[in-house]
Amino acid sequence: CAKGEHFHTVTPLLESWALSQVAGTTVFLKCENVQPAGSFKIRGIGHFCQEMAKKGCKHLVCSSGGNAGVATAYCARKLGIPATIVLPEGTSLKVVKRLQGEGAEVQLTGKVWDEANLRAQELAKRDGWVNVPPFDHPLVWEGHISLVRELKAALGTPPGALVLAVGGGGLLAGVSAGLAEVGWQHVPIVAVETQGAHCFNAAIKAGRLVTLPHITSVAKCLGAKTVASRALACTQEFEILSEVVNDVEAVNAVQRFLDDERMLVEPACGAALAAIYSGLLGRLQAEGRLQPSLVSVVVIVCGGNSIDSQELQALRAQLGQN
Ligand SMILES: COC[C@H](NCc1c(COP(=O)(O)O)cnc(C)c1O)C(=O)O
Repeated sequence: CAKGEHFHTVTPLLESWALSQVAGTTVFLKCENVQPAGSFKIRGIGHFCQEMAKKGCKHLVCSSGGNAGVATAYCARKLGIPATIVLPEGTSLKVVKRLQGEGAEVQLTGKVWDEANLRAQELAKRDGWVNVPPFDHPLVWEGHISLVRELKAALGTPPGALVLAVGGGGLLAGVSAGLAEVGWQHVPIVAVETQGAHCFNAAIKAGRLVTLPHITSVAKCLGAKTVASRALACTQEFEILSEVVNDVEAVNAVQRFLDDERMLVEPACGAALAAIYSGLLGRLQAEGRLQPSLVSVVVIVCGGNSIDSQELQALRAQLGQN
């Protein structure tokens, strides 16, 4: 793509009749699942990689639970720069094949993302190599701002609330920056994690960054053990409601979304959708933590590559949902 052009596409903002029925208000879906590279990551990672290429970077390396790695491999191919993706050992073969399909070298090491990240940082010491941070970098957050600019262009007036998933907090940091830029900083953000990958919620409860001992949620792509400090700082500047759903709610939301809207997304994305399907939004309204009547709700459908019909069935069986 031409220099200065971005790699992400402007995604649909779909009014969902089915989810609006469940929520009792108009629900808009920001469909980041149809982005090139399969998730919203392409926005922030694409911006970061383009900036690094402008500075003469020779080799991109990324340690990713999956989607930041796929985004990095995609950008590297478009930029004509070699890429090495370092993944935790349990990463799905489907993602490994996809990365190799994008032309990237894949290294599997460590049990979780944090360990793969140590290896990526080692490799990035080589001359001209740059480590692509999956969620904790200002350039990544800057790239994610494009999502909110598109919401402003599509809606004009602010939504009643915005729902998104939190892994390392990069999406939250970028969306917050976007809300400030378009003058929507008062719009409440419902920031959802799954139990067992709830590093943001733990940090808020502790009043400081907390490192989870291990990731026990099936939503591996939310599996950073410590949230970006910028995400915690956002709670001082924006109205952020940190909520935790369990794996059953997240996977149940994936299934219901597939049936309602005919799109298949990862459990990480199911966490955000569970805010609607599990009745969490209604509970927040009943508790007075959200307005009882919201003009509309935007759910960021973040997408994700590590899912197919077989994986969904396996997850449902594992969680006793069949
Ligand atoms: C360990 O993994 C972090 C990151 N996934 C993060 C992620 C998120 C959360 O975004 P974040 O809060 O990390 O910016 C939501 N939805 C999906 C589909 C994701 O893949 C990655 O791919 O490296």
